Amino acid sequence: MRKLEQAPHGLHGELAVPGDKSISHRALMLGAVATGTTTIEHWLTGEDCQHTLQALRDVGVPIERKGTMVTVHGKGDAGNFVAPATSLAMGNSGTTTRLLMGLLSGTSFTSKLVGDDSLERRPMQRVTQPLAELGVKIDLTAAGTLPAQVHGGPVHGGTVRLNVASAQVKSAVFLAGLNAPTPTVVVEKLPTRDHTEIMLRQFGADITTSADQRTITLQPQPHLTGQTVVVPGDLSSAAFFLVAATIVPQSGVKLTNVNLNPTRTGILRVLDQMGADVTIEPIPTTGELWGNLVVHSSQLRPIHLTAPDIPAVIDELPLVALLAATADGTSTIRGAAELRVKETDRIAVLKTELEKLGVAVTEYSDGLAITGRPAWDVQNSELDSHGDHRIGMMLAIAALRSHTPLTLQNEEAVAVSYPQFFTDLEQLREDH
Ligand SMILES: O=C(O)C1=C[C@@H](OP(=O)(O)O)[C@@H](O)[C@H](O)C1
Ligand SMILES: C=C(OP(=O)(O)O)C(=O)O
Repeated sequence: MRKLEQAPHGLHGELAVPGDKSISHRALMLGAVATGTTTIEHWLTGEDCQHTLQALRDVGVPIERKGTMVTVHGKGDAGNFVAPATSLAMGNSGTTTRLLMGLLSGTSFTSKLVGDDSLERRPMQRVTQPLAELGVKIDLTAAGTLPAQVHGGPVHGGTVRLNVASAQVKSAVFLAGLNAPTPTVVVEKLPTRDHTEIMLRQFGADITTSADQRTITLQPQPHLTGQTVVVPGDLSSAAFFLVAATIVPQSGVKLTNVNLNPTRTGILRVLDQMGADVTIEPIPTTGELWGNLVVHSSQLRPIHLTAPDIPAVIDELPLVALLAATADGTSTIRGAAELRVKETDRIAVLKTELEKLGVAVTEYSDGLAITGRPAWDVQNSELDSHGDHRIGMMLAIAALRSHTPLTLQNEEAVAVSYPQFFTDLEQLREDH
């Protein structure tokens, strides 16, 4: 259990958050199937990315790591991976699992994928079904969950229509399609994060996106060449401090070198619509967009989000709920049933934890209504991450503006995506 700190004088100072989780996973995987060496700078050392790194080592990919600097000696093709001696451990990471199902389909052996209790409850048919359309054979439990057996073998191209808005599923299809002799086309329900497409292009693939962003076409058998990937700061991690500085009076914080891919910046649009004070300083780059973000505290108005808004803010919805809990009125988040199949059922957990703060929450099958109040009326000071990194960090941010001391159970979950979260928070709390 951890005692959560308040911030009576606000948060202050400048911070470079750790590398982006989605990009860190993808750099390892593309590096593994490219020809030559890939160097990854500012790689995220969080537990989820460590699981991707270890799984690739387990199938024979030589990878060296010194802190946040990683070198991948590419095997040129998944067909050159070697059968692992044991099961591949996915830990808590949905991204590792689903993307590797695509990548490992190009091998010449069967891999067994296992996860922790949370991951072994999460749905996997959403990826095995589209992959089956390309000829990939994957066995799951009767419940459609891990453990999985991924049978490597021939893959063919084709057009796959996804009925869930998921970048993980889209990416799995393209990673499988790398080995197909004909084009692989994905038609998305709604546009989702496009880090895989951007990085495939950097490594030399011919992959194009239609004007409406929903149809993406990968030309067959690209020759991928090892690259230097400099990972930008993770906006999903920066978001904790954007929200903290917004809701804790007297704050002023600058977050540097953050990824600003428009498929990820829903939280910036939410903050803007709620009346937050965030200034974006773009940094000239090619490929992924980068920038600095400067934020000062403000009083907020409510927001209403519906299905098309969700993919670009999916991992920040716990933070949107917290913003709503301080806003002047009732906010609604709908079309977000995906939240129920993340590390926890984030809809149920947000209701439980926000009600402890005395905030009125209505639960829907696909979202929440939250009525904010300027000062909370704490009913139960013992908060709990429920083993979910993003819930734990959101609650630590909530505590900064609480007038009642709060504690957090299962705080170690933050290491999944942000191992130094509490140290970075402490730096901004003390820096005044
Ligand atoms: O592709 C990715 O890197 C991710 C996609 C999202 O999941 P879904 O694809 O399941 O929406 C997101 O929630 C996850 O944290 C990372
Ligand atoms: C949902 C998340 O990740 P994953 O699906 O990779 O476990 C997350 O980081 O919030």
